[in-house]
Amino acid sequence: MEELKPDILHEVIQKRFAQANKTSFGNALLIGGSLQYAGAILMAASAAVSSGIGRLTVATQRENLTALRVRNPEAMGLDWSHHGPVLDQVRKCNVVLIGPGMGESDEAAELVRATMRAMRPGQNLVIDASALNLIADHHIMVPTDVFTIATPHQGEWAKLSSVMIPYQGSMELNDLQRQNLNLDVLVLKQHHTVVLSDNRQVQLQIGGPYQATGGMGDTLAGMIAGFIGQFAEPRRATEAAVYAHSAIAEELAAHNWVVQPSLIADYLPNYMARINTNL
Ligand SMILES: NC(=O)C1=CN([C@@H]2O[C@H](COP(=O)(O)OP(=O)(O)OC[C@H]3O[C@@H](n4cnc5c(N)ncnc54)[C@H](O)[C@@H]3O)[C@@H](O)[C@H]2O)[C@@H](O)CC1
Ligand SMILES: Nc1ncnc2c1ncn2[C@@H]1O[C@H](COP(=O)(O)OP(=O)(O)O)[C@@H](O)[C@H]1O
Ligand SMILES: [Mg+2]
Repeated sequence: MEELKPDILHEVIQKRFAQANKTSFGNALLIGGSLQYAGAILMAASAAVSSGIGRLTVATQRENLTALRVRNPEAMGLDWSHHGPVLDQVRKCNVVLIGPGMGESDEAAELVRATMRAMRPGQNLVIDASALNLIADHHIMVPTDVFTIATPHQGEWAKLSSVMIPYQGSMELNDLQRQNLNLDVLVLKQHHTVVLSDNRQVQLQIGGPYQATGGMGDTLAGMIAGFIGQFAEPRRATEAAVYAHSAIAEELAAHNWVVQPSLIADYLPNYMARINTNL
């Protein structure tokens, strides 16, 4: 399979134009974070802010909003139990990330279903973690007219696609199920993650076990949303986020036994400035 190379960063991360304002760099909505898994959506939010998204709103369980404001005052917050304002925001933004730490309650399933229904052509949808399991368990249809990116680990992909882990080495099988599930891009996370889309299959050759820690995927999901929100072409933006996430982890691993996912978000603006500059 073709290797995902660092060229992708130079292609995607483009210098900002001088007259730009926050509306020039996307409007993202992240949905997730039950009481038990609040950290997942907070890590995704940090990653999206650090990536440079123009505007960010987080819809989460009410109790998590104070923590969100402390960790990322840049983000706006919504109580996810009020579907009206959340779905209004779904319609306004150009990228939605749903799933990190969402949990698998019936209320969470209902919000996934309502979000899918509210989305319109031209918008982008990143589906991660609990939302993938909810789609599988509740037979929720992924919209066909929205650009969708799914980011399962191997366990989540086995459940969603019925391609069991020993068979996931077959890209033919994975890609067939990607298409059957209406996914435009599949980011199948593992050691040497693969990214599958129409007529293109690439594999990451960097990264390592210093990334095997809770929250690493939540951070990647926030970066993907942040990159898609602000850079052209969602497929290339996804690939660039996948590359940058592990490249930063590899740099940090030179001096850290384990790479804390939050540290990747903190390091991201510095890393991006070394790819391109806004000066
Ligand atoms: N600080 C937080 O709030 C965190 C919240 N998280 C969230 O917690 C929710 C549940 O995550 P859990 O980690 O409990 O369970 P998961 O739903 O991620 O599933 C874990 C199970 O999947 C199987 N599996 C197979 N291949 C795997 C692979 N390559 N990587 C991981 N698991 C594999 C294993 O049997 C494992 O028991 C998710 O919504 C997730 O986003 C986690 O991201 C960890 C950190
Ligand atoms: N041994 C490893 N080598 C390279 N990358 C890894 C390794 N272990 C985990 N990762 C990466 O860490 C992330 C884990 O994602 P995920 O399982 O969704 O974590 P979480 O849900 O806890 O945030 C993925 O990007 C995966 O590729
Ligand atoms: Mg995950």
